[in-house]
Amino acid sequence: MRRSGGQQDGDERLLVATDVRKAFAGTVALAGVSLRLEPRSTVGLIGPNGSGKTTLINCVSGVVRPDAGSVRVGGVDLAQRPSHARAKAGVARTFQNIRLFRDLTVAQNCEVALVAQPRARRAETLPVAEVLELLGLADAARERSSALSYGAQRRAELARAAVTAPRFLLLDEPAAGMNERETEELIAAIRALRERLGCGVLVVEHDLGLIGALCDTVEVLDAGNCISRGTPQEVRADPAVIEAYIGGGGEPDRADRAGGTDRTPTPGQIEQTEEVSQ
Ligand SMILES: Nc1ncnc2c1ncn2[C@@H]1O[C@H](COP(=O)(O)OP(=O)(O)OP(=O)(O)O)[C@@H](O)[C@H]1O
Repeated sequence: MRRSGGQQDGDERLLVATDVRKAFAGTVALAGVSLRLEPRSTVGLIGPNGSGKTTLINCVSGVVRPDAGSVRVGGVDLAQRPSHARAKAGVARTFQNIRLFRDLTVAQNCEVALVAQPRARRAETLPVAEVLELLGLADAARERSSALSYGAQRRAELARAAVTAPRFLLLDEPAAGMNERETEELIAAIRALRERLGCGVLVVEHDLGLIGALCDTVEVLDAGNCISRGTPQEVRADPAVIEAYIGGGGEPDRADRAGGTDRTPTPGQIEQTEEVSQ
């Protein structure tokens, strides 16, 4: 079947998640969420703390098996297949927390990722030096990753995912803890990668400046449901989104659950950060 985006469902560069559901011991994390990731497009995933964003990225990347629903790449359902089946299909991800090998150099971290690639995809990988150049890390190639600045470590994580030449790049809060300058460098790095790889990018982020600057479409989750979908401008004007943020962002117990710092922005911040990025 031909879709509006021009990609066919059998296309190996198209990822379609449909009606994904997941509960943890009675807590419904995802109540049936769908999304579509096309080549060269960037989809943003936002929502209050605990709304299901990380669970969705985990279900798409194979870290968590959904209770129901499908995750199709090239028309093949990978939902119940292990992580390495996703890797074979070209799905790569980064995590909220930095997971570099601290005692290895930046280049060695990338090489480890290449060795871990399934045999079927090894011919498609990118040269480490090219990726490090693209991400502004050429001079850091031989440095131990623990010696890098925080922003550079986060870009090194991106490099480690990028050398596998993913068709789908999933980023879980890539700008977490970054200052404004580091975030700007990250936005430029993600754009450069998207251009070089022609991949689809899914980004979970509380920084709505980054979302507005990078994303073609944004999905908004609240309590495991998609409550809005559209361009960054459309979702920011959607009353359902404003209500979700007023209801969720201001609740102290939600801030506590998120570890003490509630990074969920208020509707005013959505307005402000997106205006800055335009
Ligand atoms: N492994 C787990 N065990 C039990 N409950 C979980 C687990 N993972 C997630 N949950 C619960 O599922 C719901 C969704 O969590 P999730 O981490 O996906 O939200 P999120 O939108 O990514 O939140 P945040 O913005 O704070 O990272 C929350 O109620 C959370 O407590």
